[in-house]
Amino acid sequence: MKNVLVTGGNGQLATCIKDIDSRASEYHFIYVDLPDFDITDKEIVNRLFEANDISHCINCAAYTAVDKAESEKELAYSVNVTGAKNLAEACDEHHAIMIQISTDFVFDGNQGFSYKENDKTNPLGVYGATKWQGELAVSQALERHFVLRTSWLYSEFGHNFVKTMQRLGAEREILNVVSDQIGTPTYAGDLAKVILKIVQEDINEYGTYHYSNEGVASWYDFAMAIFEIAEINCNVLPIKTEAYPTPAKRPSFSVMDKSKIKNALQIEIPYWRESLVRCLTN
Ligand SMILES: NC(=O)C1=CN([C@@H]2O[C@H](COP(=O)(O)OP(=O)(O)OC[C@H]3O[C@@H](n4cnc5c(N)ncnc54)[C@H](O)[C@@H]3O)[C@@H](O)[C@H]2O)C=CC1
Repeated sequence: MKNVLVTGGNGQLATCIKDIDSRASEYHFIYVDLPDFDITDKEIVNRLFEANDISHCINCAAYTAVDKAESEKELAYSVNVTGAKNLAEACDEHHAIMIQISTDFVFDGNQGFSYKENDKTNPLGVYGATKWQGELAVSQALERHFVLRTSWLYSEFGHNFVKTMQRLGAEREILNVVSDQIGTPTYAGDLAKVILKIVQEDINEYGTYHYSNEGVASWYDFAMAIFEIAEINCNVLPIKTEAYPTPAKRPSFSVMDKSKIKNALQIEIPYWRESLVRCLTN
């Protein structure tokens, strides 16, 4: 039996993995999270690796509050960089493979066409910058690693845009939603399946990969689709980013090219709207 460590075990993505981990019954999944297991504490990390024979570490733990990160730079750095580095070093020492989850926010959004894995990064905010430094820390500490960059994650679990829209849509008659930030929503359940596939099939083409659902949308398109599919009667009005100022700047176009992961894993990726229907009608 191989042990798979999942950090950030109570978060959205980890919960999606938990929801389907019985499909990989030859593995034993160990879920850890704050307050008992803090990835920034190197001693705690090392102790867990010494006590368990870990074959894979899926790092779903992260400081994910994009706007708050602007005023909590040190905390964001310690979780997204130091924490990721601690796990990568422990993986290296104990011959484990690490799957680090990262974000489209490593890009500035100015390219104007979909981003490939080797395209120039230039994060606009603290969150994106720390996630990028986290990627570097992992790749420098250990060879056998995957960095999976994803975008606009949502699911039945945790906090996400779909849940926020469902709540606000039920409370309000009109909702203003930004229409000039373009990306791709990603159902965390789809990403969880891909992560399990990497573990189960012992994929050894290490490196950085992009994974989101297929297609392109603005937050406005995404909100419209949520209301239509969930049959929520709320008028959505498109607004520009400058009408909704936030502490962190976000990329205006962060669609990612997924050819590399499709070829490496021989997978087809569902179109974002199909996955949204699956999530909302589950
Ligand atoms: N949510 C989104 O829209 C996107 C998320 N991502 C990335 O996907 C990954 C998973 O995100 P979600 O599951 O949505 O996040 P989440 O915020 O639901 O879960 C993060 C988890 O990390 C844990 N955590 C925070 N600090 C910790 C620490 N010091 N030690 C141990 N655990 C700690 C939290 O308790 C929480 O359970 C993250 O790496 C995130 O950066 C990437 C793109 C978009």
